[in-house]
Amino acid sequence: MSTTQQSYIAVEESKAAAKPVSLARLSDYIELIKPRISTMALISVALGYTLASAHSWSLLPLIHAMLGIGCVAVGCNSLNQLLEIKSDALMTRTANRPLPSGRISLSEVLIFGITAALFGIFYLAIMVNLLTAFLSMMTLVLYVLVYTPLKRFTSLCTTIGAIPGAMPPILGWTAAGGNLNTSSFTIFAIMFFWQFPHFLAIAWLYRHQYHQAGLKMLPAAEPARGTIGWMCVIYATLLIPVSLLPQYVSLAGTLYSAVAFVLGVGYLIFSIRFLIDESRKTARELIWFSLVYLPVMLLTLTWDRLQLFN
Ligand code: HEM
Ligand SMILES: CC(C)=CCC/C(C)=C/CC/C(C)=C/COP(=O)(O)OP(=O)(O)O
Repeated sequence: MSTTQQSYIAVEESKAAAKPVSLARLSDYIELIKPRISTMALISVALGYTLASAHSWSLLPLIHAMLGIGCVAVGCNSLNQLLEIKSDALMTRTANRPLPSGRISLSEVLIFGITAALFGIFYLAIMVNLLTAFLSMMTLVLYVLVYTPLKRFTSLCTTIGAIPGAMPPILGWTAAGGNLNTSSFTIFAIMFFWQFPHFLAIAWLYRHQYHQAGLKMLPAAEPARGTIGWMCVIYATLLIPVSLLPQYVSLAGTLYSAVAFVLGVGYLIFSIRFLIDESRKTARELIWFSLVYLPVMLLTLTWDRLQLFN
């Protein structure tokens, strides 16, 4: 373990030691479920639900959907961390997670993750609908059983990972009774393309840690300068026309298209900056913009959809 890793872990351990036991345990469980990604996923679920039910929106079915999908997401993230104990222990970014640092046991996480996932799937089947339960199960399978193990073998894992990653708004959509049609496919496609610059910039930023942990998130351990930048530029460019599709399938109007276009150009500019000046600063800025893009795009899409109905 490097000196940086050791000092990082020492700081985190002293922070943890300062907390009462029950609070420390709660915060370990919160860390286990990747709270920020899960929150963004649940926001996407709620917006997908609202998009499909603009004319007949009601709160209780949404709460059932969020509860069931939330439990599956908790299962996904816990089981993902369970499968990655060894590689997480080798990366500064993840070494202090509750499993590699030994604060929660393997068997505890196994039982917690499987229970949460199964409960979520059955809850969705009973309280929401079978399609949402089935798609949530497929999301879990792709994320935990396909993407996670593939990270050790090929950088194609990220293309596979982008499938479960694009599912949250679709799960919300089907939970509201929406069919798998061109509208839901359009939202899936936007989420799918959005992820490439997001995770490529992250994978580039942490490339040495990933390499040290034996994870193949990039096509090469040290890609030739500009390779990842070019990939970001290509996907950000493709995202622009894809993000304009909702108006063509009558899912949204011109307000959405205008905002999506501006966001798309912004994402492309941040990608070009990363291509021209490949640095930690420009990578971080691209990641930051990706996290602005997603909620703003989905909120505007939903808002515009609601306007079409009123
Ligand atoms: C293949 C797909 C994806 C990969 C490989 C990926 C990977 C990551 C990683 C490694 C981080 C941590 C960055 C850091 O520590 O600096 C991160 C951050 C984040 N990701 Fe993604 N992500 C993907 C898809 C998604 C999706 C679909 C969402 C939303 C639904 C999302 C939302 C977020 C958020 C909100 C953060 C910032 C919060 C945090 O650092 O925990 N990501 N992503
Ligand atoms: C049912 C449901 C809504 C599930 C959640 C779907 C979802 C938002 C998946 C995220 C996609 C993804 C590949 C994240 C990175 O994981 P990683 O393992 O590469 O990240 P890490 O290195 O931080 O562990």
